[in-house]
Amino acid sequence: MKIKANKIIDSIKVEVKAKVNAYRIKGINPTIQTIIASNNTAIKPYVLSKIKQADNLGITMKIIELAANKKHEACEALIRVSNNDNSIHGIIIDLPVRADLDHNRLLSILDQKKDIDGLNPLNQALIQQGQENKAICPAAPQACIKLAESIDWLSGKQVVVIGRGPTVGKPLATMLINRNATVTIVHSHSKDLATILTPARFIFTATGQPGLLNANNVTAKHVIIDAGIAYKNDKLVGDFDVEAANKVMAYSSVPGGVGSLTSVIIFSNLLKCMNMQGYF
Ligand SMILES: NC(=O)C1=CN([C@@H]2O[C@H](COP(=O)(O)OP(=O)(O)OC[C@H]3O[C@@H](n4cnc5c(N)ncnc54)[C@H](OP(=O)(O)O)[C@@H]3O)[C@@H](O)[C@H]2O)C=CC1
Ligand SMILES: Nc1nc(=O)c2c([nH]1)NC[C@@H]1CN(c3ccc(C(=O)N[C@@H](CCC(=O)O)C(=O)O)cc3)C=[N+]21
Repeated sequence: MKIKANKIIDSIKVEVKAKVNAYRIKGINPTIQTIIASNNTAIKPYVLSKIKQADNLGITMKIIELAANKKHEACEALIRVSNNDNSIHGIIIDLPVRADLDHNRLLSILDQKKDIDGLNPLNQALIQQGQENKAICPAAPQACIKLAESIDWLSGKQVVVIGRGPTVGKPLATMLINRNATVTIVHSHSKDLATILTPARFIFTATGQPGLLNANNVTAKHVIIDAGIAYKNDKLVGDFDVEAANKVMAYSSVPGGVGSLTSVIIFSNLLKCMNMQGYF
């Protein structure tokens, strides 16, 4: 069974649209600054999707790209300008950034109150402490959790997270612990994936390795939440080989799953950030 993201997306959009309209009536124009300093192909569908959704929701999306010849300091300067610009309410740095830039340093100088993807160390620490209500939580892990919870509750369940990257795997694992799941984290050094996966109810995967999950390592008891993004023969694909779709209990598709939900959750995060900045 393919997990449906549409209803969840639509209900978030209705809520966001109403709040954005209320701000616009007051003369406040909710605005996001996207900073691109990357040459990774996974950025493209995200940028396109955010532009389309922002337009649909009445949110202004500004995009600035760090020129190829500019160095780390220039990227920091872009962030500081947006931090200090009162007409910008949310900032997102699309990851991964270029290999010569220090992404941890860039995320750490983001104004926490404008950190709409919740990747600043202060937001991460609040999540680590189990204080998600005080934090902005990263959009993609939130999307993964919403899709999983549309199938079954997480508390007490064995779950495996494949990938320990900064945007999905690592924050997601912590957010799953906060929901009382029993979490196993798998990465590129892990051995015997099939054996690790056997006892799991949910498998969350975020590696960008197409086919990593396939007919040889999934079972009829598994619910698969696929956040992976890659291109195979010019087609957008996740980590799960959909040829094995009939072997599992449920799976989220790529496209049409985690990504599509992520690109609306970022806007509900924007509204939470605006509240923190004193906009009501
Ligand atoms: N759908 C969405 O909304 C979003 C999708 N993404 C996508 O999710 C993926 C993960 O992004 P991000 O969190 O930034 O992580 P990274 O892309 O930085 O890291 C990938 C992770 O996958 C692990 N990995 C790679 N190969 C294997 C393997 N064969 N077996 C097990 N683990 C493996 C790596 O292990 P190690 O640490 O050992 O190197 C690493 O932890 C990417 O494809 C990205 O494009 C990201 C954000 C949102
Ligand atoms: N700080 C940061 N946060 C992220 O969440 C983040 C990031 N950086 N860098 C890039 C990856 C990738 N990512 C996607 C989000 C939505 C879609 C998406 O909307 N996909 C649609 C449409 C895809 C299409 O058909 O083009 C779908 O899956 O249905 C894709 C990819 C977020 N990422």
